[in-house]
Amino acid sequence: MAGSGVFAEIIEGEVFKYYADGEWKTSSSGKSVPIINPTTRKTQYRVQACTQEEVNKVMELAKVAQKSWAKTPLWKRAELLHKAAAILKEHKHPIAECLVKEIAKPAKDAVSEVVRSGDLVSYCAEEGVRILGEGKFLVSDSFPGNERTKYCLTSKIVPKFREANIQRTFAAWFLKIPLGLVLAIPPFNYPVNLAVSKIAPALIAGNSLVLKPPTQGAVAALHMVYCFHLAGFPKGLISCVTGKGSEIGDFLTMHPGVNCISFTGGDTGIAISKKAGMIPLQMELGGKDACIVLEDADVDLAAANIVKGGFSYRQIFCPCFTFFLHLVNNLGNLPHNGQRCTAVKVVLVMESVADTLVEKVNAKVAKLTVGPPEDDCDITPVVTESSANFIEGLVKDAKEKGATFCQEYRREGNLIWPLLLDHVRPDMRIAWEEPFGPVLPVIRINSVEEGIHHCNASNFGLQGCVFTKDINKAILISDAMETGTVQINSAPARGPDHFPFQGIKDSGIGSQGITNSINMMTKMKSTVINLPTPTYAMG
Ligand SMILES: NC(=O)C1=CN([C@@H]2O[C@H](COP(=O)(O)OP(=O)(O)OC[C@H]3O[C@@H](n4cnc5c(N)ncnc54)[C@H](OP(=O)(O)O)[C@@H]3O)[C@@H](O)[C@H]2O)C=CC1
Ligand SMILES: O=C(O)[C@H](O)COP(=O)(O)O
Repeated sequence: MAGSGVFAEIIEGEVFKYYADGEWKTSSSGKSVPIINPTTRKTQYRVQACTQEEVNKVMELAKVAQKSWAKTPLWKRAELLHKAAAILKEHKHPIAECLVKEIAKPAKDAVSEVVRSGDLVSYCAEEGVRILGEGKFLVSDSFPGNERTKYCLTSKIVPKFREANIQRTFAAWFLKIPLGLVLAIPPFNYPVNLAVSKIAPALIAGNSLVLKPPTQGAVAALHMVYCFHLAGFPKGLISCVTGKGSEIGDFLTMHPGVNCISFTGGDTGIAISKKAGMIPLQMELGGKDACIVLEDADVDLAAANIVKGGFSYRQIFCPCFTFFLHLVNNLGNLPHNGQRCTAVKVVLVMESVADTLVEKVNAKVAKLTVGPPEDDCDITPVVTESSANFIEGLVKDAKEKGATFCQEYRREGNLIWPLLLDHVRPDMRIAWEEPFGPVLPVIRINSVEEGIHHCNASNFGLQGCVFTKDINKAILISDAMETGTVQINSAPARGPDHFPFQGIKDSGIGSQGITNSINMMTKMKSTVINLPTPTYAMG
């Protein structure tokens, strides 16, 4: 049960505490925020509604803690991250239980999210040690008009040497410097994984970190933070403040103490980017990932990936094929219901193969299980009633405008049965808006150009995919699609977590992925050695 056993310290009465100065605290606001179980639609948990004063205090402490952390050897930072990763994995079940209750993530996928997060933290520790320990050496005479009178050393951070004397020898060249305080705001659909994907790179690079978890998912995130607490990170270095984004969000994102914002979510990110000051922003926002299916595609493969990418994939393939897909994509888990920014959100299929594709997709949709996350169903309730209402609005609009319903539209509470809409036209909202739910539109196209045009006319540009046996065509289409990533013959996906992950247009700023996040959370600083006379080796 959440907040019990080793986690007992993080709850008082019925309300989960927030984390500041290495301690678990009750807010002086006296207020709490309810977390509604999407399945029962009843209050499952409560978290503190932190005040602005509490945020100020957390920022102040984070500033102090960061100064000493920046002086902590890289190997030691990595060691603590490895420890946190191990603790996180050890407690995967209680954390997964929170994910089931808060966001209705199917039980197995919830466990996978926690394990994947532990792996991400460990990989980040390894990668940090590798990339932050290396540097570059420039000489001045490679640029016109200069003699060799200057050496420029640019490296990333403390070299990976345990011996104190070696650290001191290199002390002058700690040049890829931390930014300071990183504010991390993840979304509800991966409250643990998309939190650690910000926490781990921030910490390995020498920053302090303040986490504002999504309200739905906050309790899972607090449990995850407790694992970092158990690992023994210095007080104040990591904090977790809870409360509704609509209430404390602006205060956090516009706080003068923040040196970098790493945000994943919807259009809120666009608003934040307009309000934030002159600080680096990492924004991973919405997507309308298109799946283009050409005439020569392996239609079975395309159909399998459309169902996997748009809804879910479990229980619909033979185990070997499912395992194979797992290996190919190296994905630990795929959440349900199309509640992924990387879900297939529109299928653009050549008319000549459309009937076959739709038939195959429908056959697989019919096999999806629908029900509570505790039963590990493929399709579980969407996160909130307002999300379900929004999805229903898109469905009604498509109905009024004449889309073909491949299944009957069915909804009970927040549970929406998977629905494929065929013959969708560009005047329908579903052609452009992301439902973030188990409803998938199919647009029939007569040329590749038409598909590319639809993809590029979107305000989003996260990922896309193309199914064809012709690799040359695939590459041309990939180049023409205005998205951060294109998958050839597979559904869109963020993972594996060390791959670069980025959106263009309204889908984001900057790039995620372990290496990119570490680099993004540091800043270059050069030290130039000025020599009294030009010097050339062997000259
Ligand atoms: N590109 C990507 O990697 C991903 C993108 N997404 C996108 O996220 C959306 C769904 O996730 P969802 O959680 O609903 O997204 P939201 O944008 O609603 O919320 C994301 C986070 O922002 C917080 N927040 C809300 N208001 C503010 C504010 N004014 N200032 C600062 N923070 C605020 C939320 O807190 P609270 O919960 O308290 O409101 C939550 O932690 C979809 O559009 C989806 O495409 C999702 C996952 C990955
Ligand atoms: O939150 C999301 O939707 C993700 O960033 C997508 O991750 P995935 O493709 O690994 O599920």
